[in-house]
Amino acid sequence: AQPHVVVLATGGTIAGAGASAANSATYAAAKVPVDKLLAGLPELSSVAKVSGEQVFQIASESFTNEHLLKLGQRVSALSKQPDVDGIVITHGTDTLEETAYFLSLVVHTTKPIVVVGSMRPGTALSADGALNLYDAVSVAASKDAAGKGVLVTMNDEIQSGRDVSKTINIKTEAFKSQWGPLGMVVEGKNYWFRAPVKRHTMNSEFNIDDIKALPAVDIVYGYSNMNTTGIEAYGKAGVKALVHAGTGNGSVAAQAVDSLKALRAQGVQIVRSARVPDGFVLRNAEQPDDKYDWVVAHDLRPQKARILAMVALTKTNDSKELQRIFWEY
Ligand SMILES: NC(=O)C[C@H](N)C(=O)O
Repeated sequence: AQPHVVVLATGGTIAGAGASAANSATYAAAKVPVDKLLAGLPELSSVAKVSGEQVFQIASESFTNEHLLKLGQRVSALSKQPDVDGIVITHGTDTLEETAYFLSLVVHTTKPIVVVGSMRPGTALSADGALNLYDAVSVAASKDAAGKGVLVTMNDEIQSGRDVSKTINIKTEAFKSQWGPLGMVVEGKNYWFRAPVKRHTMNSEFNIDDIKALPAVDIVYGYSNMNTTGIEAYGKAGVKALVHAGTGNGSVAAQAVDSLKALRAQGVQIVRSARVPDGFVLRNAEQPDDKYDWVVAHDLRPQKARILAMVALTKTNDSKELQRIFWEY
């Protein structure tokens, strides 16, 4: 029998529509329902038995923690169904990397989960969504994609959901990881080159089935002449952790150091990340993290560090434990 793949649709440009075929950048996201998306791709029937579910119909910049939880619960429930072999999530590209990482941390399954989007709406010339979705379904239907964590298929590449980020907003070659893709998918066949070593899915200590809510974690951005109004406002608002998107190696302006130390003294966890696109933050380089009791984000970009901090805080508020989690996931 053919593998059964469920496509969970959440909106984004892959479900977008423009006024004319020339509108590659000017269009409305989250317009086309999942049934229509799937009906427009009859080629899928040779890859898998595909069923669609409309979970949300939103642009991904409007994803909230509630959306993450609801989507995670649905993915988890489907992954336990013996008649489901793989799951695809269609998603806007703006926060796709956050959702993919979240799912990789909290869904306990070895079944393939593939998150996919597009840079152009389906109505545009050279629309990229159809092939991206075809690739996603074929990866989700394949046995060799099992146990590799949550994957992202864009532009013929198979990326690790943990590592990948949107790196450009005007090209179809938008998703990159500094550590490289895991493989490529060409005409329905996967070609693998490496495998993730960080903990995910089956090997994660976190489980969506135990998570009822996510704590408030926000991000402040580092820049020259930085003021501390944002840090203080988040502190007053009762944030549980604050991610600092620092300059360079995660460096922190002198005035921001004082504000962040004050927040830590009130019990807020401080996660030191970097605003530069690549590289990673070393503990006690640039700032004395041991002395201040701060956590470093390793190679996670600020938006991914926020996801891991939220998930980790559902289990522990111990900064040493948080740091262990940031090294391992
Ligand atoms: N290319 C896209 O999907 C962008 C859109 N704003 C979204 O994330 O929903």
